[in-house]
Amino acid sequence: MIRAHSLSVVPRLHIELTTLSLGGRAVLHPLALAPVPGEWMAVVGPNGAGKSTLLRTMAGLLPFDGRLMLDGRDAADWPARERAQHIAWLGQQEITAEDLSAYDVVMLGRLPHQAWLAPASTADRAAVEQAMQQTQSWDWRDRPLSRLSGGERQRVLLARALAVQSGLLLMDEPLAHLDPPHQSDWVRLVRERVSQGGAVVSVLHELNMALQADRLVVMADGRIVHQGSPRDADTHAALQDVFQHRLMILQVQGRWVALNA
Ligand SMILES: Nc1ncnc2c1ncn2[C@@H]1O[C@H](COP(=O)(O)OP(=O)(O)OP(=O)(O)O)[C@@H](O)[C@H]1O
Repeated sequence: MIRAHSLSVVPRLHIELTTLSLGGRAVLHPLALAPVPGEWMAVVGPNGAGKSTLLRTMAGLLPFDGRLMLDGRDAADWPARERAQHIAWLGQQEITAEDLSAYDVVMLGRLPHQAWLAPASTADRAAVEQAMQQTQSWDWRDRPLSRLSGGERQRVLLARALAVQSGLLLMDEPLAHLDPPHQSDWVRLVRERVSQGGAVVSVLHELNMALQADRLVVMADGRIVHQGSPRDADTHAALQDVFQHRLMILQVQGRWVALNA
C-alpha cells in the first residue's frame, strides 16, 4: 500500500445541536460532538438512532437548530470551496453519474482544489492515482461506474473521498459491500490518515470494525448516549444497552469483538 499525501491543514469541527427535524419530526435532540485531529471516531447504534443524520449535519448538508463551527468560525461563513477542501464526505447511496468512468468519479474529489473549468493539474492526477491505488480500484479506472459491482463501486467512491486530501473525513457506512480483506484495508487507510494527524468520523454497523476505533460514539433515539474508548467497560455497557443486551463483547487475542447473542 502506498502512503497517503501528508495532511497540511486539519480543521477543528465542532457541532452543538439543539434539535434537528425531518418531515416535521424531531430526529436529533441536544448533542455536541467534536472530532479530534489524530483520532478515528466510530458512530454506532441501532437502526434509526440518527447516525446518518448526525453525520450529514456535520458535513453541513442539513439545516438544524444549533451551531456548526469550523476552526472557531461558523461553518456557513466559510467559502464553500475552502470548506470542501477541508471536509471530505462519503455518503450512503449517493447519486452519482453512472456513465462517468471510475477515474472521472474520483477526479470529482479534486473539484474543491481546481479553478473554475480549469483542466486537472499534475497534483490532481497524482492525488487521483494515489487514492485509486490505495483502494485498489486503479485497474478499472476506465470502466463506467454502472458496470462495477457494489464493492468495486464503493472502493471508487472511497477513493473519491480520499482524493480530496482533506484533514477531516466523514464517512457514512464506508464498509457497505466491502469483503473482509477490503474492510481490513479500509481500517489500515483510516489508521494511516489519523497517524498523519487527520480526523476521521465513520458511521459503522460493523461493530467489530468500530471496536478498533479510537473513540466510540454510541447513539440511540436521536441522542449520543455515550462517548468513550472501545476498550472501556462503560462503553461496552452502553453498547449492550442500546442493542438490548443482544450482544456479547469479548476479547479475542487482544482485540475486542462483538458477537450476536
Ligand atoms: N427524510 C426524512 N423524513 C422524516 N424522517 C426521516 C427522514 N430521514 C430519516 N428520518 C428518520 O430519522 C431517524 C434517524 O434516521 P437515520 O437515517 O439518521 O438513522 P440511522 O441511525 O443512520 O439508521 P440506520 O442504522 O438504519 O441507517 C429515523 O427515525 C428515520 O426514520
